[in-house]
Amino acid sequence: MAAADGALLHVPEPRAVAPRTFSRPRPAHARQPAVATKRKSAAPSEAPPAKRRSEASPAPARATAAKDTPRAFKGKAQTTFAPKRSSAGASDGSQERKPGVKTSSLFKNNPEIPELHRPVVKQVQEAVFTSDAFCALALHPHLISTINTVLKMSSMTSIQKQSIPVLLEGRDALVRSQTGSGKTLAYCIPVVQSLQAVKPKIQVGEFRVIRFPVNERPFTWIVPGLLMGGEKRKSEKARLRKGINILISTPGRLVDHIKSTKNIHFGRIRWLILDEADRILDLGFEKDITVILNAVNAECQQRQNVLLSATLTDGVTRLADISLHNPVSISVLDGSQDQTHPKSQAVLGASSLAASSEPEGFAIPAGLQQHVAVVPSKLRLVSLAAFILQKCKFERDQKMIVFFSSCELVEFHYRLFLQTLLGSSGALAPGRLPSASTHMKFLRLHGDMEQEERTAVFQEFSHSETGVLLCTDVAARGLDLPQVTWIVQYNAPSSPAEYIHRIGRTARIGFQGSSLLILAPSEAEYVNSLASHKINVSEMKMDDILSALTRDDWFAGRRRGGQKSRATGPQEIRERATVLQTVFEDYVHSSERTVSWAKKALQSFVRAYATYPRELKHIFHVRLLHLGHVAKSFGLRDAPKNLSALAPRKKKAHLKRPDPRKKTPSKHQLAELLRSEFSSGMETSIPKVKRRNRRAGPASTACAQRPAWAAGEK
Ligand SMILES: Nc1ncnc2c1ncn2[C@@H]1O[C@H](COP(=O)(O)OP(=O)(O)OP(=O)(O)O)[C@@H](O)[C@H]1O
Repeated sequence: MAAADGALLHVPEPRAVAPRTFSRPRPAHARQPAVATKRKSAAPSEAPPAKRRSEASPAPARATAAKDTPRAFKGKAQTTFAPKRSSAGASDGSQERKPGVKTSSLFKNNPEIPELHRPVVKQVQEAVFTSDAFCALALHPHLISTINTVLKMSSMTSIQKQSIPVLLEGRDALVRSQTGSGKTLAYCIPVVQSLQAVKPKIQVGEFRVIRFPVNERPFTWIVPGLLMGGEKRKSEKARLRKGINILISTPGRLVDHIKSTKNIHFGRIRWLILDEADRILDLGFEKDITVILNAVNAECQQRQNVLLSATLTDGVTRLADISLHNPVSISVLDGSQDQTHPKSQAVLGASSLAASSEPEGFAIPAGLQQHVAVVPSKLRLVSLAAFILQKCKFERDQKMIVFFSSCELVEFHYRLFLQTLLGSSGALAPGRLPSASTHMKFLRLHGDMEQEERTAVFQEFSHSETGVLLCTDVAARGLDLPQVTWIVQYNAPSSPAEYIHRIGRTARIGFQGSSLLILAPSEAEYVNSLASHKINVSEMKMDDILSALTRDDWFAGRRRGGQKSRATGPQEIRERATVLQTVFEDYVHSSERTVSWAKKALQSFVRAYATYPRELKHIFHVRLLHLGHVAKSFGLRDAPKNLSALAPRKKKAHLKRPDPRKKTPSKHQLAELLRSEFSSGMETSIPKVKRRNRRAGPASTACAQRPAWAAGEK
């Protein structure tokens, strides 16, 4: 077989270090000057008061009485009232509650919501468009007319204007520009231009590659191809054998073919493109990239190499060192292009250029409004639901993506919302909220889904004008989903770079968009971590989110005797939130199966929580969680006592404080699980992890398995 002309690899990024400058909440009489001291006395702000501690949380609580005062409704005792009974999944006998009995103490014993003393930072911004037309470039007229008439694009974006001429000159490049700024065409146009110019014309079957997003292709001899798992290796091999000119592949799948497809050859490769380059390191693809580079280098030295990402990190610059030859660093930020680095200086050149392209922070699309809401754990689920109802039911034309930290969390919330907010069939189902029946569509996307299903969901959400997509970080990078108006991060990302990629699914290519990050009180310090990367978020109050529930009287609480509550203001909001929480709890407790789902989702949440990187552990640590409160956000009335027993393949270590000097096995395993979302699809990730661990012995860590270049060893 002949050579591949390009490979697009989707990868992860290393995590950023977050400095701590956050002011924690404190009683007015006890202001404390030093952050560290403050934190000590205040943390964990999610911990319960002493009297409730033993019933729910395995972690020792350290909260003071002052911390337990609810912020939003303080000073008012909660009125007992009867939430309207939902018939969503009839409650089992043991859970039956009498009318008039308070069913959920959502607003009691919550930690105080801290004031956010976030530093206001000047965000890094880039101009998306230029006034220069594509026809100003020396491109084949058919290519220009396809761009203009089929893709309906006339002027170049800034990154295209800078990159295309450099790539047409034949140079290697490290390309960085903000999310949704048109990086894909920045390399696709030069690739097509160079392939169409090959003389004599390349024959079908001569090279190998993927599909370009046009229907009326002018250069029919350029045949693209895709390798990404989810398909039988045999049919992929057959496709490769027939010949493709542009190969788009995930790293894992390509490595699999390198190892198993004997007659795969790279001798005629002209381009090697690593898109989303900064994803390689976190998802553990560095070994795969090393295998690919070795395989390609062994057969082909003369080719163009391009690395692209919205966020450049140290790992990427090291990757640039080994994969780029005398590269040009292209960044919209400074507009500079340094073309003066000889090969001998490539390491220094690439690193210093990358660093200078991102001197102070990540670039944020100008049309993006970012928000943060600090919500106590017990109120997270109702707050998320209220926000979704507000945007996607009560307002028009909103399209939302909600990010969760695991596949199980996505599945749980998807089913819960389908059954309670929508009714699973989409028709009027008993127990769903009548208010929410129309104009709402829920979809979900995560790595445990079959590739075919993922593609179908992607297509459906792409073509929808409205809807809510619940997903993991599998959708955080590279996906170009049009007209998304809101990004919600229900679980905080593991790094500022991941934050940038998630919010980058909206406000693309000059459009407007908004994002909301939901944090627990104990996590509020995360806004400082974001600020240190020049990311500005403005606060959205939880009360304002919950006030959406006043827009529909279905949520109105009822007094004893069935009379509608006449509460107003904060009390009304509180009662309505309790009604909604009761709907969720009734559904979750409607059968053993649903209780088990909720428990598994909670367990998955805790497991994912234990995998935040070391530099964020002071903010996101399992010890800071109050499991009883967190359980409420899964519709569970109490914290499961046997949480660890639900996790046969995990050890209790996940609930223990990890040794800060060691990488925890859970982190490694999570990396492998995430990695599986991008892997060849031919192996199951968990046995693979086990096999690797066995081989590597007890000292094995993700770090230990890294090649020297990835770990920073030169
Ligand atoms: N010159 C242009 N004029 C109008 N639209 C464009 C232009 N170039 C690209 N686009 C469109 O902009 C959108 C975003 O482009 P693309 O996905 O390449 O961005 P990106 O920079 O790779 O984003 P990310 O970093 O998030 O992967 C796409 O829908 C693409 O079709």
